[in-house]
Amino acid sequence: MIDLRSDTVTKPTQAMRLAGFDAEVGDDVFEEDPTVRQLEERAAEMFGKEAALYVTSGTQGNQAAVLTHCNPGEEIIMEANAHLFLYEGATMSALAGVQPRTIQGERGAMSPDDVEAAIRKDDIHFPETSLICLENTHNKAGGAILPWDNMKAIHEIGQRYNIPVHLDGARIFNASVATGISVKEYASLTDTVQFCLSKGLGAPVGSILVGPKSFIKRARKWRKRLGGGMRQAGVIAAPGLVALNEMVDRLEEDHEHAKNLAESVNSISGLEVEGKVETNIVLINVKETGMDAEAFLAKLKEQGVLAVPFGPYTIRMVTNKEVSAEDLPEVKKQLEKCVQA
Ligand SMILES: Cc1ncc(COP(=O)(O)O)c(CN[C@H](C(=O)O)[C@H](C)O)c1O
Repeated sequence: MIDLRSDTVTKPTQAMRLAGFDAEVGDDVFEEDPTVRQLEERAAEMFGKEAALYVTSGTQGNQAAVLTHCNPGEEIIMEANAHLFLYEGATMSALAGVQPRTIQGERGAMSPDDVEAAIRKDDIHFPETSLICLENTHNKAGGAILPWDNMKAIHEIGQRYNIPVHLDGARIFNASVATGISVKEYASLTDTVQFCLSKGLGAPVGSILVGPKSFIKRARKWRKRLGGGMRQAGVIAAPGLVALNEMVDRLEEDHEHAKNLAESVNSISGLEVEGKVETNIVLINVKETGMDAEAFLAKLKEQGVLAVPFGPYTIRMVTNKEVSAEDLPEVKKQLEKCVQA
């Protein structure tokens, strides 16, 4: 099987497995696991933030951030197709008691004017706006990179209204490798960032939440309330350190593969790439084939290629380290066979 469903399918390298095997460990609820400490310190330093918290997933990192930033009855501004809104089980409402205020963006980028207009005035009828969420790269927009000026303008609005900005940076390293802007520079335009070790970087588990020391201290307690207090987690944090130290630059290869894949798709009549391919995600419209996304994917799976539905006639392919350059001609061949069938 050639698995293009997501970059979440990446498997740990031998170096990661050995690092986990040899990891020095301790009880991380007592903050005594030296490897988790090392990973958190490395992440905080890379992002130029005071502190960091190792969490079990991107969702846990995002939700711990919401629970720490916000109070029940408040409102959060986010893009209409944000992962926080589409794919996190309405946890912000279920657990934090906050409501999302979604704004339709352009390739995932909200207009700063729309963001400012959405900020609630002081009125007995209104919830208070307590957080602005960004997502870079933007998953639903096809791995789109938020423009620097867009993030800068929204951050300035947040500062002017004293509203923090949280970045869902699950794939922020993809944005950084594609633009040459460091994650530290990106993080300077946000108050807190969640980023994934377990996607393109290839770690088996986890994400990291970075932010001010006082914030991370409170987020650590929210993680505990969510059942995320871990014991000898050095065993899984050590692979995360390897991911951070060794697996960032190779993301360029995933981006090259995605561009190569997009060219192949556009050469097949009946298929069309949706939007631009800037990082590791390729959205493909299959409507011309006469099949919907589910039917097309079922046929593709029979032929040994996996992808996911991303709309009635859209499929998503995500290049990742488990898919080599040698796999790409085979993907093209199987796509052609699907169209001709
Ligand atoms: C932008 C963003 N933020 C957060 C998350 C959540 O990360 P996890 O909870 O899966 O670790 C994801 C995962 N995205 C997954 C994928 O793309 O296959 C699925 C959709 O949940 C994400 O894409």
